[in-house]
Amino acid sequence: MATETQIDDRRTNGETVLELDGLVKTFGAFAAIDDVSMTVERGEFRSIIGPNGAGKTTLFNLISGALPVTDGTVYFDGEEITKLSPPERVARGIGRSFQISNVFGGLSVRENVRLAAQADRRDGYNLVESFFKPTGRYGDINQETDRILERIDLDHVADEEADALAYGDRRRLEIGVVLATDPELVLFDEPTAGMSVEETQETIELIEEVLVDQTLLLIEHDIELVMELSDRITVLNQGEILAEGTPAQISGNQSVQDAYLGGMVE
Ligand SMILES: Nc1ncnc2c1ncn2[C@@H]1O[C@H](COP(=O)(O)OP(=O)(O)OP(=O)(O)O)[C@@H](O)[C@H]1O
Repeated sequence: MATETQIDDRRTNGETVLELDGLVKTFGAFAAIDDVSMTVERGEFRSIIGPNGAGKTTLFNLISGALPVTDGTVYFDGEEITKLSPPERVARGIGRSFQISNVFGGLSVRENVRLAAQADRRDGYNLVESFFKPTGRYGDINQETDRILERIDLDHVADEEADALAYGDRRRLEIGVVLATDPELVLFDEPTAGMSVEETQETIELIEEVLVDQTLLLIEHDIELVMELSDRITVLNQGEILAEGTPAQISGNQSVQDAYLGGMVE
């Protein structure tokens, strides 16, 4: 269960950072997302849960711009972004999840963080271009890199190759690379897929801790962890929002219990 302390760690201030208004996404005659409206506060840790096929990944694709909406509006930071391309949304501060590893194994830990910090998010985080960028910001970037290395607790292995890192340190580096791109909102679509229970717990806790100033949207199947760490939870079912609220409200919601949790959470 989420404790007050865990919720208070995050700096939400009641300001809306993301607003979805009447979103619809159809594939042929099938509505994968069917009139979804929701708001997310700046700094919030929001989890999206629901059975397989509920529309969770589709919803993320509409937020990131990977898929065009059939109907409805997406607002970010108070501005409409419904028609913006994915790179334009990255430029606004919507970070991509790291389902596919974002780390270059042959480069050092420091080089990985530095590259991400150097890749101006206004370019849509283009790593290749960032290699060849004019380097007037080097002073800033070096400081920023050091700050992030300390934050993810990898300063002692900064010069080791990413490929040589232990499993947990590799996860830290991946999260550090996300942080280095300075996103405002980060979408994590099952970042722990394929991990053991312990690895899952460590990874989600680390995301929560390192990205404490960011707004997080997480799709995650480990319900206990979701209940423990989220500020709020949105439950999707058949493309619609079935319920939304704090972990306590969601675990106490009878229709969520019936449709999804099925007694998984008391
Ligand atoms: N490109 C597509 N074309 C047709 N149908 C699609 C497409 N993408 C998703 N769907 C359908 O939309 C529904 C929602 O899929 P989505 O992947 O968003 O669900 P999900 O909640 O993320 O599921 P899971 O937990 O299994 O990842 C599913 O029935 C899926 O088959």
